[in-house]
Amino acid sequence: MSKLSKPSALNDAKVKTVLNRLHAEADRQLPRLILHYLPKLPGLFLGKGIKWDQTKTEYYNDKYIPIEPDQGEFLYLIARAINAKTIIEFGTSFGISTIYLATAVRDNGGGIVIGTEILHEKVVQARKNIAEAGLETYVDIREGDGLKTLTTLNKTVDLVLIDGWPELALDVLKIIDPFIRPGGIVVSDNVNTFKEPLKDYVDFLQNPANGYRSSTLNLKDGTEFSVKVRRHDEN
Ligand SMILES: C[S@@+](CC[C@H](N)C(=O)[O-])C[C@H]1O[C@@H](n2cnc3c(N)ncnc32)[C@H](O)[C@@H]1O
Repeated sequence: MSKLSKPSALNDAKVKTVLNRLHAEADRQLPRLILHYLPKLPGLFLGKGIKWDQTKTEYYNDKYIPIEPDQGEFLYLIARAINAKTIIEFGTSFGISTIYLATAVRDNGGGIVIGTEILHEKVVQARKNIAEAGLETYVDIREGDGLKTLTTLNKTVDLVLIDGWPELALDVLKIIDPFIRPGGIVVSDNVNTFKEPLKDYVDFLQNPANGYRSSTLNLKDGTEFSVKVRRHDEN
């Protein structure tokens, strides 16, 4: 059964067809991913999360490791609720999350999803997938390291998805933070899975002194949902 066969907020057959294909391809990689993580699963079951080894990221070069459909629907609906026009995405991979976000931007009347992805092959494929969904007008994928590609932001940001390698999450957020408007939202994937490497990041968002109100939602394996409640330069 296709993942988006249940009623979906994305009222677009073309978009749903592409998403169904991409989610199915990602699901076919699951058995290999489970085998890869098998030795690390006890940590996950004990609530400690999985250790992240940033020297071994080549394993993920052909892996989708996408957000789940429920998270995609959630992102689409949030983006519609706050009328998001500018969305930043750290970690585009093959474009699954980008498609949910770009559909919302289009349905909001236009705007842009600025995605960033460090792997050239993924950027090429993501662009193809996004074009197949008919959404290329609403997407700017910046190829390269998000720590560099996102330094040229010059507009107010409504919504952010943080879904790249965990050890970079806080540095990337700090680049985007000055542009996030009050009422803007940051959604972050995998915060329970990668508890240790994301600790500083989650602590930052959950400390009200930093201008956010934030909570870990039981969506997939922990989705941090953070609302910016004031500008970064106010006390
Ligand atoms: C979990 S995947 C993203 C999945 C995607 N959001 C989706 O739902 O389909 C993380 C991606 O971040 C990319 N990435 C990791 N470090 C990065 C960096 N410094 N700059 C840009 N992309 C990066 C990886 O190559 C990988 O494709």
